[in-house]
Amino acid sequence: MPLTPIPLPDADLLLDPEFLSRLEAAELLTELTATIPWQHEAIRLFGQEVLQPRLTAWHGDAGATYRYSGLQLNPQPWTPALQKLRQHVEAVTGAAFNSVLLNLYRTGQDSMGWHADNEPELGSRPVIASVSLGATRSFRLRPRDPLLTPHPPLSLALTSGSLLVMRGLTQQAWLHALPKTTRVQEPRLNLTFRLVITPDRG
Ligand SMILES: O=C(O)CCC(=O)C(=O)O
Ligand SMILES: [Fe+2]
Repeated sequence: MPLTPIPLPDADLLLDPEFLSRLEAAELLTELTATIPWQHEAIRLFGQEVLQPRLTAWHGDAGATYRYSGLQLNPQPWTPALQKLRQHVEAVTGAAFNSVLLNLYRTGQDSMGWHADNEPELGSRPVIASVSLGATRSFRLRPRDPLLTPHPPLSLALTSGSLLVMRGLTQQAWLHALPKTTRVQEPRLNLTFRLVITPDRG
């Protein structure tokens, strides 16, 4: 199936629910769950160190560094499975990516809070390609400023093998989240391909 636009003001969203077949998605979920060196990172929340409600990993080109808590961190190298998926995602989106953030939501109790992917390293109008594997979860979107972007919040059911592309003004005008749910016990793995722009230090 092709990528199909989801019409929304001040956003540019495209969805292909069948980017991967059910079988390809299930096999990739098994492989990545077993082979990725998953981290359980702490974050500071209201002055307290707490563990993130999910497991994460960051892979990419050696130069695609990102800043985190004052540190400049190098991504883990591409694995063959991630490299192959990157090429597939680049072919259907026509965009280039040099890194991928992986999130493993072990059960419906794992989640991600409201945010935009608006780190300076991503530039002002990043293209972010999000592949989902495993359990279907609700991906929520809401305008950052409902006066500037008068539209109700919405929910997209991201199924196994789906590809969601966010580009244009999406990260400027909208926030997104993956809320907890008691209805899901199975894991979901999400990969967001990104292009990190590293400043020239000549
Ligand atoms: O799991 C998802 O679908 C969203 C992940 C996300 O927003 C992120 O990694 O920035
Ligand atoms: Fe995000």
